[in-house]
Amino acid sequence: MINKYESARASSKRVVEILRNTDRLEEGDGDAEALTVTRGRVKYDEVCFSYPGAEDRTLEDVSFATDDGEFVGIVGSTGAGKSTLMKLLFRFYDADSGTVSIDGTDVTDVDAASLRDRIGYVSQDPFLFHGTVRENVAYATPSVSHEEVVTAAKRAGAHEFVQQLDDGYDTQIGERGATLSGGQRQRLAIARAIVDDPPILVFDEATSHVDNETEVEIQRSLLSMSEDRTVFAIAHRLSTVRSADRILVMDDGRLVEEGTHERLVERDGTYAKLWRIQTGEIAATRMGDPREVNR
Ligand SMILES: Nc1ncnc2c1ncn2[C@@H]1O[C@H](COP(=O)(O)OP(=O)(O)OP(=O)(O)O)[C@@H](O)[C@H]1O
Repeated sequence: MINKYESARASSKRVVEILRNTDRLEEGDGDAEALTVTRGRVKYDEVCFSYPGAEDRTLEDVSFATDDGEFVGIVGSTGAGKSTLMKLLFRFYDADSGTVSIDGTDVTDVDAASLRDRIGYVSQDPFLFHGTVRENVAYATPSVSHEEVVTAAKRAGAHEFVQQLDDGYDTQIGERGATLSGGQRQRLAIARAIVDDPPILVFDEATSHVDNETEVEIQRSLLSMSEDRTVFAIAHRLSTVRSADRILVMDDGRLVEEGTHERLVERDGTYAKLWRIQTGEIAATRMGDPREVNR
């Protein structure tokens, strides 16, 4: 009973935090306009942020600006602030100081619902429910046609394996997608996130092990996604963002380096060190470079 009480207490604290947070962010939203994304340029300007009640800063003076429709990788050790950085883009929280803007519009000036509507999100552990593949891809946008579901699945690299399932898009995938592998679940989640063609996509890579083939498939689908939208990929495996236009390297809440893979390796700083560690660890299983696979 004591254990249950402790666990319920922790859960209720989190629920209350979310409820309070929603109240806070909806204030001032009354006349807020819907977000219009034209070029998908995202800018963080001297952003500082601490979680409510926390003593330490989680983000410290973060500034960067992306160009039209870039593929942006976000890397760094665990707890560096990668996910928090993206939470501010969705306005799950607002910055304590500094601004986050999309195409020049401060995100705090737009309606939070429209923001989440225009930014697709793929979480580390995407939620799939007991239903068909089609229902799972279309569930946030039930009005989409079968063709749109298939197009999204193709772009997400899911179409091939879906076709091989017994009933294709009508296959029941079990509770939480139990009949699928982790990589297949993530690709279906990517399809779901892009089915209504959001101009910005945030992808949070699964930390659990995925096999090499799946890893390369996900890299390829991210590259394909970024052809006509801005993609942010929070990566735990650096190979996932090796081809990114820009890699943001976070360390202890700060943006410590920024550049392409080649530039960052040349620079021989934090990223180069992480890269050496990972390639050393993964050398035996060969790192996948999606550009080579695409050739
Ligand atoms: N809701 C929260 N309330 C308080 N602190 C939090 C909350 N979420 C995250 N943190 C803290 O903020 C810091 C940054 O966390 P964040 O999840 O952004 O890191 P991350 O780089 O994404 O890590 P990971 O690679 O493990 O996902 C950590 O110290 C974490 O404990």
